Amino acid sequence: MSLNEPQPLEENPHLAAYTNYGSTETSVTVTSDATEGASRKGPVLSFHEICFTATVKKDKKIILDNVSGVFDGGVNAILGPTGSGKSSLLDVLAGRKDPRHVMGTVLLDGKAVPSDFRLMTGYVVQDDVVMGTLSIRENLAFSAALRLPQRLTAAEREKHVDLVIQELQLSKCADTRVGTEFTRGVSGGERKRCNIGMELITAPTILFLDEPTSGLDANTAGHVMSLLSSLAETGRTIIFSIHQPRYTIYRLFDNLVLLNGGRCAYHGSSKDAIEYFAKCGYPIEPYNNPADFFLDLLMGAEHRDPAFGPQEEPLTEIYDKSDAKAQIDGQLAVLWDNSRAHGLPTKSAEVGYKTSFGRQLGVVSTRTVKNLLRNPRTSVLQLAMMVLLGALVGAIYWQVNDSKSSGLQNRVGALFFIIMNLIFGNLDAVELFIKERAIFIHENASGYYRVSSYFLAKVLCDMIPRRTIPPLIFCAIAYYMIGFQSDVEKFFIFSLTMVLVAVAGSALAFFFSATVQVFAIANLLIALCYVFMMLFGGFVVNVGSVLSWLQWIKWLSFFRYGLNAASINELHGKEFCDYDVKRNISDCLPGDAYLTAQGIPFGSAWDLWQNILALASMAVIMLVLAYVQLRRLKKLK
Ligand SMILES: Nc1ncnc2c1ncn2[C@@H]1O[C@H](COP(=O)(O)OP(=O)(O)OP(=O)(O)O)[C@@H](O)[C@H]1O
Repeated sequence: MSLNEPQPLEENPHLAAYTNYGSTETSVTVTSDATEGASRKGPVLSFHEICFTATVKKDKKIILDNVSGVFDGGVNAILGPTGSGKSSLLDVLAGRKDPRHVMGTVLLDGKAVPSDFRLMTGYVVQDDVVMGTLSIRENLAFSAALRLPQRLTAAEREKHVDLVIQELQLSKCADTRVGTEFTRGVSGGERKRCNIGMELITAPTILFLDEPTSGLDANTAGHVMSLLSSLAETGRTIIFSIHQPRYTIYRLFDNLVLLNGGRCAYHGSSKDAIEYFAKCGYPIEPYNNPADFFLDLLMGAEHRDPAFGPQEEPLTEIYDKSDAKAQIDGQLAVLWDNSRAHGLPTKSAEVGYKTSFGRQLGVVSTRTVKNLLRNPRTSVLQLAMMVLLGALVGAIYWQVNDSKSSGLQNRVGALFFIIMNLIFGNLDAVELFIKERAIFIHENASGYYRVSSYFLAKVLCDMIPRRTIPPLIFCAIAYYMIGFQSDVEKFFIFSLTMVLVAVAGSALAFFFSATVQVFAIANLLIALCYVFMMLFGGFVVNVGSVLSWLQWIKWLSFFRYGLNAASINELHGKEFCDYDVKRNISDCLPGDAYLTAQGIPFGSAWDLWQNILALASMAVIMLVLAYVQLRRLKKLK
């Protein structure tokens, strides 16, 4: 196996693609890199004594045990039975594992990897992380808009996208939507190539792929692998984990790491592997697929050649003493010495995000709005439900009268019912961050955008069309059908209160959405919170009569603040009277008496506005907490 001479980072022609990205020649550099770089070899990635542990029930489990090797330009495969540590090794090399659990060193061209290595390389995850409502071109344009330097013009970015489409042979389906669970889109192979394209946009010279053929039929898997092989010929180092490739795929491999139980059982040229195992006493029988043979061997299913006597040592230990290992160790030593000469472990300067907060906010918002418009079922249904409920509550409480016997009760009942609808009607806000969690984690870890821009884009694009406008329509319908006080100022205060109730309820749902991974659990927790808030809202039970040590819950109740503000707005200064015709007298109950009985202060304007302020503050606090939770999400595995 030939090994490129290690070069300083800044002199390495492959990495010029990263460092020159912002220059005026960028597109030229990338174009030539992608299409004319057939004579180039990708950078060398070496890994030295890698150990990776995970904590399982307080015990440390060793997942990778002292694995070393060298991957250079070409197709590098990590092969092994299930659970052997393939994905773990790939993640360690790609800088996607929590460094606290990793020991050992990874070097790039014989130098410490830059601190932003993760953002400079491409990483294609096993599951789909493209947006199903967008076309392939739109998905690639999203990646280009966020991951290419901001100073590139729209035309230059488009050129990048076109190049990637051509390179991945996606021209025919470039304008077809990828497809969601509801709508059929492009084929599995095209979808996988779109995922690869999202990473190729930045012209990375190292591309990591976790099981790129999983879920694809044999033919499509073959196409994807030939594509990777041709990418390797244009000066890229392709590294991937793979489970059980067929022969047509195996023969594309240049370099192989065979893992078993977290240890290396072979590392070297894939062409030499058959001979290596034959020398160890395991000749492959004619017509067998080498990949199947190696896996059977690692699982202990292959029979040893009797001429070599019984097997005494595991394959991993045989490899440790082999010439193949000695050869790799020699290469590793050169790279290690080189890194020492350059002063290990100095890190290169941070690369950081390629685009500003504003650009990220705009691009993510545009995608979110497109998503909403192209998948309008939920938003249209929500709007229809709000109109229907508004009409229903209006019909039930139709033109309430001012009598003592029903006027007061109906008004308070209607207010409670409206608040309940607005809070429970926004329960679906809980899916905001759960639904796209995998995409968010991948995109954030790959340097597409800051957490803050994603959060703000999602919240704004959800809050305005879904949590503000439908409640306003609901309020307008219900207010006039019920016949609340016909006064513009009172209608304004009522609407403001109700919109804030809906926003605060949604903000709490966003918090759970950012905190809990499982939709059903998040749903349960949020429903529990809403029920408690409802109990302490002041309608179901007189809060003053509740056990004193439980009364603090009232301070957390959106229901209470909403109901207090709306009750003061509607009842303060109003009288509810029953007229006794026989005795010609009126029996009246002032609205203020009800407010006093409920312990709702109403004497000054502040008594009303403090409730509105409390609702707004709680919404802001919940949003801040949701943002903190999103930041705390584990981006590394
Ligand atoms: N964070 C973790 N916590 C606990 N166990 C882990 C963790 N990461 C990996 N493992 C365990 O380590 C072993 C190797 O996992 P890994 O995903 O790397 O294997 P793999 O070879 O890629 O398997 P597969 O082909 O099934 O995807 C498995 O037994 C897995 O359960």
